Amino acid sequence: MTTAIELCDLTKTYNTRRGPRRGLAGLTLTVQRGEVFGYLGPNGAGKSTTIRLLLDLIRPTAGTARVLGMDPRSDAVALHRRIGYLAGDFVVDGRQQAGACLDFLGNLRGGVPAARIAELADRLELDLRAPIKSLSKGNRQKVGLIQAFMHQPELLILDEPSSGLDPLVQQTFLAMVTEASQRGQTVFMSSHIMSEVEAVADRVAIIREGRLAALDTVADLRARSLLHVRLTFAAPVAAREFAELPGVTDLRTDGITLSCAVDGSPDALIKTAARHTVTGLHADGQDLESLFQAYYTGERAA
Ligand SMILES: Nc1ncnc2c1ncn2[C@@H]1O[C@H](COP(=O)(O)OP(=O)(O)OP(=O)(O)O)[C@@H](O)[C@H]1O
Repeated sequence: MTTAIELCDLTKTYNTRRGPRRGLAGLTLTVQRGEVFGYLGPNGAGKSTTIRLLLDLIRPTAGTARVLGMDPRSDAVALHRRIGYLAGDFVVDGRQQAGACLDFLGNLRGGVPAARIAELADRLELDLRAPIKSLSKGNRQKVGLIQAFMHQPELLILDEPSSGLDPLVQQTFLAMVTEASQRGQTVFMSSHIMSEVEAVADRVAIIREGRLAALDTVADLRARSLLHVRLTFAAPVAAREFAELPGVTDLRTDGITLSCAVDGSPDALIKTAARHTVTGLHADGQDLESLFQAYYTGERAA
């Protein structure tokens, strides 16, 4: 069995006093075992709804979900033992010390060695003796991360895991994700932060308005991202010579300088530029951020 998560036409409509509200509108996707899967989308896109459906915290209106080959509803107890879950709004009893809380949660999962909790706390720089209510938001998030990772579950489902973490702790968290993946664990994580997903994920799904807007490997998304090019020439060039080239948009010329964005192959642009004497070339092709934003706003179709 190589599939960790399988969603087929998954739909959730919330019934509210003001009428039905779209949660998810027919989502189909598959996450493979051992994969780090980034789940991105703007506020209200349906990320948390998806995650709650995977854990049977809410029930679908239509469609199906399979998690580790099981039904989240009828196999909930068996399934939850195999999952580490960090909720987007992770809350625990504030009166407990962080360490006591983690011991308790570890016992619920059949026992986690104290040394394992201590090692994770040390790595994330969390004081296990501190009462939870005295912890800052970021430090409380560390408690949430430890309880999700500590029993080395087959599947980690993390809802905005780096929310509130400072950049150094965020790096530690990303290293933990990579190590989990190397051990064969599957990681499904929602995020708003492109750079962190880009750093660790094998594949990325972008959802918008409850539907899949894009699904691809990070490498392929990068290949499809816009290339921003700035060329300088020995003598002024005419914009019209470049304006109709395939994939070229956002063209600007200013005497001997030309700048544009290229969608797809830059071949035609390079060959046209080569008719002149090129004195400078700057190309920035790592602009995944603007690609994601185009998906977020719906400017770019899946
Ligand atoms: N309990 C609920 N009752 C009614 N509508 C809900 C409920 N929970 C979520 N929704 C609606 O479902 C849609 C998807 O919400 P969801 O929380 O899944 O989005 P999200 O992608 O996790 O957003 P965010 O990035 O803001 O956390 C939103 O329009 C939201 O208002």
